[in-house]
Amino acid sequence: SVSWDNQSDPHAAADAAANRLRELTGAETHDVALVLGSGWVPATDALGAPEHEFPVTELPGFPPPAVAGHAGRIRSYRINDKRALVFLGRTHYYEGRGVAAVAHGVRTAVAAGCKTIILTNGCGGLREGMRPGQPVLISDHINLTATSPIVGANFVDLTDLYSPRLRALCQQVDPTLEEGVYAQFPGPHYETPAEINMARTIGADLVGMSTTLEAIAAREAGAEVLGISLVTNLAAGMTGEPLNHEEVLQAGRDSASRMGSLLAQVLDR
Ligand SMILES: Nc1nc2[nH]c(I)nc2c(=O)[nH]1
Repeated sequence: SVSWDNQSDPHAAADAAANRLRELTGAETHDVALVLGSGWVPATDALGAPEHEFPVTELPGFPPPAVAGHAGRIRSYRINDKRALVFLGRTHYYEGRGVAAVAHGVRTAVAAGCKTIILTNGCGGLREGMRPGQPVLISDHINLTATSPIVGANFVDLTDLYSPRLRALCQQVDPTLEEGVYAQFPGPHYETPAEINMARTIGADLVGMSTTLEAIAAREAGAEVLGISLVTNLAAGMTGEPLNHEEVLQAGRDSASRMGSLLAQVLDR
């Protein structure tokens, strides 16, 4: 059986999950995958009704939920001639389940046929002028987790990891979209103001606790990657106020409709 700490053979684990997905959806292939981060779930209203929805634990290799009954969910949508695989929730590195568990969703999507992986997240904004509720296209990332989903002498190139083609497409859809460099901290604690100053100094515009490891796994698997961050709070030390998770979620809800129309148009291209 495939245990969730599928470090042993992550690609076999992804194939097993993709085969079960085919059984559950009757779809031989999915074309594009979307991973929804904090605050993004309301954006799926713009995608219409999913054809299938089930807990991720229906597929092998996904860990049991951290909180009972709060398992992540998977939806399969038909969007014109394409099938989209949407993950509501993800495994975060800070759960301590290992990096293979973090990359399992993306690897499963590619094993199911997805050529494009869209990674969304909620994040802190570091750049002057950024405001809660603002979406930002990820132009590049800084992986501060000190780890990789790749094991062994596989020197994967990460140039243009965040697809210039898909970023340009998003900016056609919404010309007001800005771009930024996203830094992943291990978490689960937020950054100190000093760490935010460090992140800004090394070139980060956005800080979060997801996305970079998933993006590396997607590139290793040959998929085209798009990353979109939703600034849900200004990073620590920028406002002098403590960070409050509730404001984070509210900011996401407020901008969900704008995010939904962007995603619906990108998924349909
Ligand atoms: N590391 C980090 N992750 C986050 N996720 C969200 I939502 N806001 C933040 C933040 O300010 N810092």
